[in-house]
Amino acid sequence: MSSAAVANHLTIPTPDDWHLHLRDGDLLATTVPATAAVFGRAVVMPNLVPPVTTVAQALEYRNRILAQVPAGSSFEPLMTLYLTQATSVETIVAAAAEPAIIGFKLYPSGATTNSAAGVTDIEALDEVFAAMASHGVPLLVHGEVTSAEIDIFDREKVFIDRYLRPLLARHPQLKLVLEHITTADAVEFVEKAGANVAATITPQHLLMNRNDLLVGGVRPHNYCLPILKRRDHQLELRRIAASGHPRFFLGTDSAPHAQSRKETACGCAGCYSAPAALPLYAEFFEQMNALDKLADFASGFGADFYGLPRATSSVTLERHQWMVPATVATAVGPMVPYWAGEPLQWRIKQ
Ligand SMILES: NC(=O)N[C@@H](CC(=O)O)C(=O)O
Ligand SMILES: [Zn+2]
Ligand SMILES: [Zn+2]
Repeated sequence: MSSAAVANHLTIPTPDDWHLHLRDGDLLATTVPATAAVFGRAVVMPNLVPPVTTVAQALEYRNRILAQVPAGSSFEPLMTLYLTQATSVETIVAAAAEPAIIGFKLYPSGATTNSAAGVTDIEALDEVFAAMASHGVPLLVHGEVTSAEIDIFDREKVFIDRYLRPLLARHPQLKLVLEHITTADAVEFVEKAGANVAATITPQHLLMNRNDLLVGGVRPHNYCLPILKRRDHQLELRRIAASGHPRFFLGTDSAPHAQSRKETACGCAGCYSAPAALPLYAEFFEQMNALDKLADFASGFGADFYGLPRATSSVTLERHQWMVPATVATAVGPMVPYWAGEPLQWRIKQ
């Protein structure tokens, strides 16, 4: 049924970004205000070089982030620690006692940007996962295998079957977020799992499929990992995100790389979506005729899953067409944001 009047304003509780890369150093002056302009909290990924592996490093990184939060903003970074083969049970216990730290991030070594220090033997970390489960510390997972013989488009599904199902069988209480899901297989896995398993979904995986990466020329700014999949998978992600399922929620995976590192013979993986993040999701929910589902996806389900309070402040979107800028100037050179030069139908009301 089409509604009689088309709403031009949409007010939702202040959203949170449950998967974000802010990087470090001078770039924080760009990335922190971009996210703090709209989001109340964000889960900050630890894949710096060197990675954030200790509580002390995470708290220092958090202070560098807080130093860039604009006056008047109450933006709160939720820090993660980078799981390595050397992570100890003591570090899990220390992180569990530190409220500024929300969980540990598992990168299979070699799977993505800055993952060289990641995990090479998941089973060998079983004591660490047991400690996480018993202390209620969430495990956030980049779910892709890295074996050379596995096709890049199959790497998420194979990771789920080869590692995630066994991991949850060994630790059924482990709180686990499968990050930036890209396949129908991941949707089904999370849907069938228990209340302790959830997933984040990025704007690019809702709005695009691999045609948007490869048809008519290679589009480096649509290249991220896990790579965009075929349309059937995109449609499953769209279905579940618009369905109001409480264990699928917003995580932009905004991942800035300098233009020169994207537009090159071996371009970096990652889409810098922060400058347009919430309008991008609004675009998707409107395409699905499900704008009424945006609030829970963006501002409710993630907080519920992590056991944090929902926001009491709000953000208003207004229907007003605008173009995502072609580039954003930063201290490390220009960046091309995701959806650059393309229109969006909703913008943040100032
Ligand atoms: N998603 C990406 O393509 N890149 C991310 C890493 C990650 O989240 O896998 C990055 O840090 O650039
Ligand atoms: Zn990742
Ligand atoms: Zn990421």
